[in-house]
Amino acid sequence: MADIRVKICGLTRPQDVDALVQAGAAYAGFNFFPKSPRYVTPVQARELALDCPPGLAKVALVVNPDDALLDEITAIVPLDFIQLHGQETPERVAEVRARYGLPVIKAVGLSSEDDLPKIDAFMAVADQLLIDAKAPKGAKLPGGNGLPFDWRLIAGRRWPKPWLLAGGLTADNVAEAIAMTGAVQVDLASAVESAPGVKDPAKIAAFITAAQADPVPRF
Ligand SMILES: O=C(O)c1ccccc1N[C@@H]1O[C@H](COP(=O)(O)O)[C@@H](O)[C@H]1O
Repeated sequence: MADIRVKICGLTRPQDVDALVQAGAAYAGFNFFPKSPRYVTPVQARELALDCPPGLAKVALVVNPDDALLDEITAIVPLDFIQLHGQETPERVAEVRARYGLPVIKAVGLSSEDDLPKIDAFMAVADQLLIDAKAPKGAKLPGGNGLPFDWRLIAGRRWPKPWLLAGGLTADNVAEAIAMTGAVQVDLASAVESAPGVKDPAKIAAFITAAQADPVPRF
């Protein structure tokens, strides 16, 4: 079994936590972006986070949050990471890390080579990066759209900090995505749902099995 760490994002119900634990996920993501079908309030997230056992890291996904929102979340939700998934600057990433004393995962959206310098800019200040597909113009959500990017953009690249691969990952494509990019951590939201915002335990288990399957040797 390959040592691939899986983050499942957008949990909304207690049974979602159970499904992650059963399947062996490494991170559980709670989505605080109000326009998302996966949105939870801080009170809901607190209940879910309290159910997470040690070894399942709890991540707050926020989009361009102000301090008031982060104060509200961090006051009641026990967290291991803050995931910034908007247009935050490197300075804002550093500020959030310092103010809340939590490691920050910064999402960077890619659609072409022109986006690659952003990775280095954030690598200097974030604890981890989440390399995702850039949301198409006019998309309602800045992430969670189930769209992959061209993995060849990052094939063969190595960075000095941990990072997660995201964007349109499914049980059918995750092995190829890992083989092409060298990712050891993967993140997804939409492909493990039976409807937007409703996680499916069978899909979660199938995804994690596929992500952690030993790679087929290429001759
Ligand atoms: O999932 C959402 O609703 C969402 C909303 C706003 C910002 C980010 C969001 N999701 C993040 O995007 C990745 C990739 O999603 P998908 O697998 O392509 O659907 C997801 O894991 C979240 O980290």
